[in-house]
Amino acid sequence: MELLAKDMAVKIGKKEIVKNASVHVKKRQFVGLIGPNGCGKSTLLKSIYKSLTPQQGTVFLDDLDVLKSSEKKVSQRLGVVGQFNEMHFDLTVHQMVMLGRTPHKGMLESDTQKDYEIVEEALARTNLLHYKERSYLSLSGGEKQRVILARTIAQQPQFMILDEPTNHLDIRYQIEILSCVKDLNIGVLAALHDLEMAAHYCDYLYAIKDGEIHAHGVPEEVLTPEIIEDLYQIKCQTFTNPVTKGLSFAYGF
Ligand SMILES: Nc1ncnc2c1ncn2[C@@H]1O[C@H](COP(=O)(O)OP(=O)(O)OP(=O)(O)O)[C@@H](O)[C@H]1O
Repeated sequence: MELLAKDMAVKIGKKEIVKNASVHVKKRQFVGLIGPNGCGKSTLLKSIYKSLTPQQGTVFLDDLDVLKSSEKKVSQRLGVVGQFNEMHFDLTVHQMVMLGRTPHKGMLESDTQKDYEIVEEALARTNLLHYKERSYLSLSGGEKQRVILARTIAQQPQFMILDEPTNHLDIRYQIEILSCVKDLNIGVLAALHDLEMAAHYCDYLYAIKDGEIHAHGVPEEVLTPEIIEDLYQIKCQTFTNPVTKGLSFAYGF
């Protein structure tokens, strides 16, 4: 499934937060959004997944006009892992992940054996089988993050949007979560802060600065010292990571 968000513009109050940004995620691509705090990554993502109404722009998931389609129709195809996962009422981890099945059910339709199997698999993929009966509210930030990902996997979307999915996660879980998302082998658009992770997992990157697409291309084209210095106002050198053999970065002021 392809995502094409075209000419997106979002204004909050008098401030233009996203300015004429277009993003294309081809079939099964893992595409990253990078850029400094406050540059507009979350706002762009929210305008794509309908949590915010853009002033301008269109979003298509293949031939589905996302901004004009019902919540249910969109969530049958699109899964979202947002940045803040707070809830005011408590559920077990199993109940939380089962909520991922909701878009595929009619009103009052009960959970089937198939739903249970899908939830079990989502819990296994995110290493949460031992947490099934735990209360969601009692979990750490990183554990909650994994439950939200499991819920989104149980939704069986054909496309996933993630806003800083590795927030709160230690290095091992950052790798596990991004590998898990990559293994789903579906189209992904993710805002990422860690440039080394972005270089490793993304097929293509969009760099955002002041609400605009500042650069885009494969990681080697975007993650150059010049572009990184320009985006983050720091000094940067790139090198080959001796452990991963991938692109790595040294920063300074
Ligand atoms: N509801 C709002 N009212 C006013 N300003 C807002 C609102 N939502 C976002 N902004 C502003 O829009 C700008 C972009 O915010 P956004 O959350 O999209 O950035 P981001 O790139 O995702 O940042 P981060 O990396 O810190 O998560 C920020 O200056 C933020 O303060």
